[in-house]
Amino acid sequence: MRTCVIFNPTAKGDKARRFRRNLDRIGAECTLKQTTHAGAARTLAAEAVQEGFNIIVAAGGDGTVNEVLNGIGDAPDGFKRACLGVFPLGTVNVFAKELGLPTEISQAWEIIKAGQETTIDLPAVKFAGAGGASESRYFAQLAGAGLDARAIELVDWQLKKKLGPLAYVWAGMMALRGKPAQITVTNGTSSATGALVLVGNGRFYGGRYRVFPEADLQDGQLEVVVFPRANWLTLARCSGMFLAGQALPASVAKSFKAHTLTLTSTSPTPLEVDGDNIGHLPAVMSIQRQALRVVVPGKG
Ligand SMILES: Nc1ncnc2c1ncn2[C@@H]1O[C@H](COP(=O)(O)OP(=O)(O)OP(=O)(O)O)[C@@H](O)[C@H]1O
Repeated sequence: MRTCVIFNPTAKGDKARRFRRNLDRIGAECTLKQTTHAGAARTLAAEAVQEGFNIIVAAGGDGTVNEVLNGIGDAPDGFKRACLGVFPLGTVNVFAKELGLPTEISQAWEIIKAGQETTIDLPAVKFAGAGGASESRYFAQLAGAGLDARAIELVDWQLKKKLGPLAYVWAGMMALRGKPAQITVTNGTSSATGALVLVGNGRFYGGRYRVFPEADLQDGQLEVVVFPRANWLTLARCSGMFLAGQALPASVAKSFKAHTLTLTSTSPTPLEVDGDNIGHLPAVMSIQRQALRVVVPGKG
């Protein structure tokens, strides 16, 4: 196996600092490429596939995972030729939690070296990018439109360094002060309208919140949760239920599954994937069943 680790030196977690101390050791056992700017991980990952590496590891947070995933997809037959690995060094690391990966550096490295892999579903979204041109993006774990994407726009990077995940709670409170979006979502048979739409490939969102308790990374389906009203009281009530892994009552949110999903809005509405804003609605999401190879912990 030829492994290339793509490292985001600006990832905010403490783990990124510790990872830096281990760079020499890890660099001696694989090829290490460091990002120099936002978006660089995508180019480096595409190059690594072309250079013949067959495990491409995202060392960073969920934003870096998303860039590396899209870089693999940019290379011809990238998803057949290369397997995605994750070194969780970010603030929240939702995708790593979903895969059951440890955050401890040497344990994570042992898993990558063992190279045990599985295939999971691969979601993608077509949306209105900068300047309104149509763009598409793969995502690993989740997507959101409306309130959560607005909160991500409002996250203060200095505060995120100091407070970690709590910075998102603060940003969420700020986002709730704005005029709610009216997003309509349909999978062709079920539809719903709300101020906040969350879409999951896996179960977790924002950490260990099980927003999609029925999600299965290998079932070829996206999970959709639509909140008609997203106010502070509703979200506080829901967070307890998410932590307990309970399904939300229909009075609070409408949930359904989808192979393809269309999202439209009556006003300019931001869209995020894997925790980073990418553009605006309208958007169309789809999913390819078990099309993504990922490194996972071995059984037992
Ligand atoms: N060298 C770099 N300089 C500036 N920005 C970078 C660099 N490398 C990556 N980035 C950007 O940093 C952003 C955040 O990275 P990432 O998600 O990996 O870490 P994080 O924000 O600490 O983690 P989390 O997503 O878990 O909160 C990504 O959107 C990426 O584009």
